[in-house]
Amino acid sequence: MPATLSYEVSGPRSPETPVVVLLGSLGSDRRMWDAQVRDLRVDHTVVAVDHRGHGGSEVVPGPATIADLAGDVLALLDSLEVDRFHVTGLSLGGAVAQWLAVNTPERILSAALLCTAARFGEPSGWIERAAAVREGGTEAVADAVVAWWITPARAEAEPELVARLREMVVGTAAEGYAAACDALSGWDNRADLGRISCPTLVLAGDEDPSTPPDVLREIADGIPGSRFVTLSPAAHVPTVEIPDRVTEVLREHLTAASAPGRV
Ligand SMILES: O=C(O)CCC(=O)CC(=O)O
Repeated sequence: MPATLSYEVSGPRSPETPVVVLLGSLGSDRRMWDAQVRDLRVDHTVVAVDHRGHGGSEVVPGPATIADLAGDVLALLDSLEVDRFHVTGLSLGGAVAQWLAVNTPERILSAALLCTAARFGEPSGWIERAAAVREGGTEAVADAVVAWWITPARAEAEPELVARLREMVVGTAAEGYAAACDALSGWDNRADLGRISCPTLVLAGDEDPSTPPDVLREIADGIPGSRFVTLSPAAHVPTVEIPDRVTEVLREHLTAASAPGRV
């Protein structure tokens, strides 16, 4: 049973307007895409989504899988009568985007995979983090998580940005966060990367401690014809750290993916 997701649709809605779906990271909500929405909504229908248990979306108790999260997104898009779409996902959202590109290729116009992984390290780390959050809430991990999201230099220069991001993590329901950790613990897409056939952008942050550039390089090497870009200076969430540069690269990707004869 899909969860009911909180989302925002921006920009024109017409049969000719391409739809871009934005899926965020563990412990975030759709505000992490605010800068990209502001730009892309000029000529795209932008659907920014909160994963289950995140932002304003329904919390579903118990472990989830990436397939569950992808099923939520597909149910939402069905309800909005969106058939084909460009998907952009960061980290957890990038795993969901990979799942969609592998399993529903007929619906995916292109994929942008930001600061994500085909496998997020050893499952035990995620299982431990899920337990810590079920016990102590998202407050227990908030400082560590935000320290991975933006570079130390930026965090020092902009404490109010750190505070805003921390508020996003703490605002995530403990069970929602833990269930998403469970989903990450079971995620291993390495064998299926070669099944992704849509135009794909793979984007890394040069100072990302969670999913460093070599992790993204593995994804790009596995997806035929994908484009690999490393942005600098950027940690795990460049959509807020260097928003204009991310938007520029996304725009280039969407334009190339929509070129005549491409889709
Ligand atoms: O919090 C971390 O260790 C990074 C989390 C991660 O890689 C998954 C995500 O940000 O969605």
